[in-house]
Amino acid sequence: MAAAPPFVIEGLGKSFGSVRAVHDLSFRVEPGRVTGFLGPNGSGKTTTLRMLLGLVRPTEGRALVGDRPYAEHPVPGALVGAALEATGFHPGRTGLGHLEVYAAQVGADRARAREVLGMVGMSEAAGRKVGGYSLGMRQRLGLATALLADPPALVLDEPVNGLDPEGIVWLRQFLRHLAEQGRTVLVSSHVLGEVQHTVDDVVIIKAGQLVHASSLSGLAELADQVTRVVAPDAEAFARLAADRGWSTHPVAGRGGTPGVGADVVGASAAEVGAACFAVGLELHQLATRGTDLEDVFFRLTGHAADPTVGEGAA
Ligand SMILES: Nc1ncnc2c1ncn2[C@@H]1O[C@H](COP(=O)(O)OP(=O)(O)OP(=O)(O)O)[C@@H](O)[C@H]1O
Repeated sequence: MAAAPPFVIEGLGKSFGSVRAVHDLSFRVEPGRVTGFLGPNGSGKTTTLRMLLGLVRPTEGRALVGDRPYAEHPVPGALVGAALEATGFHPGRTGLGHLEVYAAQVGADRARAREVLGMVGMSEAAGRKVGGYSLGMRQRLGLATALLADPPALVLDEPVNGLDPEGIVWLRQFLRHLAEQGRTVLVSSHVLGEVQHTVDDVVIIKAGQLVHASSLSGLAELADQVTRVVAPDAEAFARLAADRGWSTHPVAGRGGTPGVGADVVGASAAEVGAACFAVGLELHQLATRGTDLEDVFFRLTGHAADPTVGEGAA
């Protein structure tokens, strides 16, 4: 494998007529790490990735793979493996047939096509037509295609889309392994919760502009502590929370859970427990939920939280 290049985005911008999809965007993606490229739908992620891969010409700034734009590398396809959308497959080809066609384009052989199919756990579907694949299977095939040339850098647009929970865990471990091998791994998503356990670094954009770039732990520093409480006397707890100036979010009780739950933002379990004890308030649950990264993401991007994401309780 060749040395892994960083991705360097410098003052990048793209307008489509009057639509400014990306503007004055700068960030770096380092080798040996998985970087999440995050932003709500329509925030400019795909446009940025397409500029990085030389598929869209920037109207401002530049996107570099190492020291130069993608297209100026001698064999760019061998340097950066890309999976942009899981729809561009010929439905009549088999998974293996598809990979063999692309293997030829990046100088890989047929044995490598079988090998990458095995790497993404798809050996058994090798002879089936892609038209009959599920979205998750097409995602895996896209990843296998990106890996054909054993590239030191990878760009994956929304790779979690369509994966089942088992597939998400598998992808997490697979991307971690690729980064541990020293590769540069850039993964886009519109939901932080989808990639929160996968990424080392985050780059967050909104309306085509950077709103945050740091390690995941740097993002966690912006998050408030959250403590979950279930109190049978919800009114008394609400009075206490108001007295203490706590900000709370109601949480619907799970089947069989007595009382009414609330997430207290910005107070530790010890503080909440002591305050309840002091006023003789009975609690049925008191737990540290940790920091709520999804909440930080929504604060940064200004988008309403999706209640189905990152929330175990219904
Ligand atoms: N070819 C194009 N012509 C006109 N407008 C475009 C084109 N491509 C993208 N846009 C616009 O640019 C903006 C950014 O789109 P982009 O697809 O890059 O966002 P995204 O963050 O990838 O969104 P999603 O998460 O929904 O895929 C949107 O307003 C989109 O409508």
